[in-house]
Amino acid sequence: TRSTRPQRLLKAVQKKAIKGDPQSVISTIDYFCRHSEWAMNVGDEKGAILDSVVCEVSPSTALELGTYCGYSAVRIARLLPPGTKLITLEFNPDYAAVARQIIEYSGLQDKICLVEGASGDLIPKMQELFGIKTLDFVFLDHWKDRYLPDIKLLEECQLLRKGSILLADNVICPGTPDYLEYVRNSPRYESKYFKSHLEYTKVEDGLEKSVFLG
Ligand SMILES: O=C(NCCCCCn1ccnc1)c1cc(-c2ccc(F)cc2)cc(O)c1O
Ligand SMILES: [Mg+2]
Repeated sequence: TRSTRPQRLLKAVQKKAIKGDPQSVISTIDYFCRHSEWAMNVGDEKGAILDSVVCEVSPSTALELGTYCGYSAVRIARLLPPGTKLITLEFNPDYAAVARQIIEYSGLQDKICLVEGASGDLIPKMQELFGIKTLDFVFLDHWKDRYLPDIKLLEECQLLRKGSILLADNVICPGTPDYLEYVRNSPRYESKYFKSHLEYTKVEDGLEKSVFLG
């Protein structure tokens, strides 16, 4: 039977990228998605904004919702200070299987903990599962209708502290209107929009950066 898009992306990485070199894995995926087959990685343009926020926050505890093939997990983990880990959550087992291989190929497997499951189930267990108190940084890139319920859950579970940073992908395309309305109007958040484009296209999209005020 025909291979899947994530499997074809993995094959390109194994064929073209340098093993153990995260930047070459990132560049290989971007080249493949721009010239061979589009895929829903955050991409190079929004990825540069993601990089700058990660460097600014320099998080001790970081969570990604929506691993897909592991592209943004590699982008984030390559910038984390030694001894810190990214927890990344993927619901789809086929995506998770490819992501594990791409993460291992990049050599960052010791900095990334990939968990399979539903965010609504995992978030309430994070403190006990990972021995963390609060999250310094959260990258939202999973189902767009889960962004709002999941940050409300993060609040309820006391996983956010004054200064925690949320960075959300696709707030324009596909769009997360209820999430945007909430973080832009809630007195508990200070929000800022970073205008960009949908990965590998000229379509408008952007990232919303929100600071939890406690
Ligand atoms: O749906 C997206 N991501 C979620 C994938 C499933 C997450 C599963 N999961 C993981 C954890 N909990 C649940 C997504 C879509 C697009 C897009 C844009 C335009 C278009 F025409 C088609 C697609 C662009 C993105 O950048 C995206 O991120
Ligand atoms: Mg996305």
